[in-house]
Amino acid sequence: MGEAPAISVDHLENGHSNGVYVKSEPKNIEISVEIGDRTFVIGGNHERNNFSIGVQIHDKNSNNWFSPIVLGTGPKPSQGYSAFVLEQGRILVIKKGPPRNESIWFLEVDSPYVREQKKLLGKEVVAWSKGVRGNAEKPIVISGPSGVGKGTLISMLMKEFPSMFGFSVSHTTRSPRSMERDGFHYHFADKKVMEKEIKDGKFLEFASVHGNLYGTSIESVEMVTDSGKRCILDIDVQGARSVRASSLDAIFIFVCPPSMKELEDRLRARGTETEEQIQKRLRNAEAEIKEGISSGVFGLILYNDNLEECYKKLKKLLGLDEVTSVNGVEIEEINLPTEHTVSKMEDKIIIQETGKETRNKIVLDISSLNGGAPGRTRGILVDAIKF
Ligand SMILES: Nc1ncnc2c1ncn2[C@@H]1O[C@H](COP(=O)(O)OP(=O)(O)OP(=O)(O)O)[C@@H](O)[C@H]1O
Ligand SMILES: Nc1nc2c(ncn2[C@@H]2O[C@H](COP(=O)(O)O)[C@@H](O)[C@H]2O)c(=O)[nH]1
Repeated sequence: MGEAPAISVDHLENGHSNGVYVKSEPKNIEISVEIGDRTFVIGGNHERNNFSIGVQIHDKNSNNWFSPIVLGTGPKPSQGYSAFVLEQGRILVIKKGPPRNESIWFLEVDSPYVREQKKLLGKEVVAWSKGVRGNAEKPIVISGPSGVGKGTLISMLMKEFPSMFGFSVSHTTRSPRSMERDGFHYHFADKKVMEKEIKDGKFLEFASVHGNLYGTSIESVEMVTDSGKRCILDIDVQGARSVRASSLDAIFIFVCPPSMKELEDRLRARGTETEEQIQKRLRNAEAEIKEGISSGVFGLILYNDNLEECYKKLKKLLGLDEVTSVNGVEIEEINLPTEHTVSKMEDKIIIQETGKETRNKIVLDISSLNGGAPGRTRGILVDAIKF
């Protein structure tokens, strides 16, 4: 990573130190960051809602203020923020105060993702991602035609390795089946509500599948990865294509049936769809299999003929054939000091505690950042230096 562009953090009111600006009224705390001809005001009176702080942009050339579309979930209003401009159109925002594991955020103002969204939406866009320490293992995307056995294979994996894998619970507008529980098998959603959430940037991917809307919310994936587990997504081929184009660095597995006849038998034996729905799913299966095999989206193809054999192969692909049990590993909490100054030295952000008889420092190594909005920016390495 090279040098960061010039940064200017305005000190709009009282109190500043080395790039940190804090207003006295907790409700009005904001930080202002200049990049080129633009000033980004983060937080303050422009709070988006109680769940995530707002962003305003001032354009110096036109002397206009405007509110961009803010994608993703950002930090909650806090006692103050520090900011640093990084490469690739990202602002590192450090939130003061608790909770400690939600201190590091990235506001993308000109990243490849934001540029793509600007083009798509025809409006000014910024996007939040949460900073996460270290790198969890890559999520696993499993696709394949309806009835091929994806859910069965995933259940077997989760049963054998409960502390290692977590399932990303999708949203869908289809009706629940008799045995399905809301929040466990799916988040059963109202179409209008789901469409609004998609528009608000809360989904990693979505697609119309067999006549209903399905989608993976960023929160569903992050709930799994934040718990230290490897995330499994059971999504259709269109969704897999979108994930491939997103910032989520995943592995992609496509499951094929031994024959169309066997697929039909399995769908019928499951007994969860009407005859009309079975016919629709079988028609779609032909195109899905073609695309699954030839699109280049999937790096791994599995044939699910004999279930036990297929499960063994899946475990082998995931490097699990020898593993019998795995314990989840807790990541130690980051203890960022509330009163601090921030400076940058090459690929290191140095957070220096102030206000006490202490010179404790936290060093964030950002040389291996990956991922990004919408979702999480990973690869932050943290070192605490105590004096
Ligand atoms: N190898 C197999 N041989 C025989 N039956 C199987 C095999 N794998 C799965 N099945 C059965 O096929 C049916 C469909 O499996 P499953 O529900 O896991 O499919 P799916 O791919 O998750 O479908 P959908 O995409 O509709 O959710 C189930 O009744 C399951 O028990
Ligand atoms: N693009 C997405 N596809 C999804 C998601 N969740 C499930 N699916 C796929 O839908 C079909 C049908 O599922 P069913 O439960 O109605 O049988 C299946 O192929 C799933 O893989 C999602 O979030 N996004």
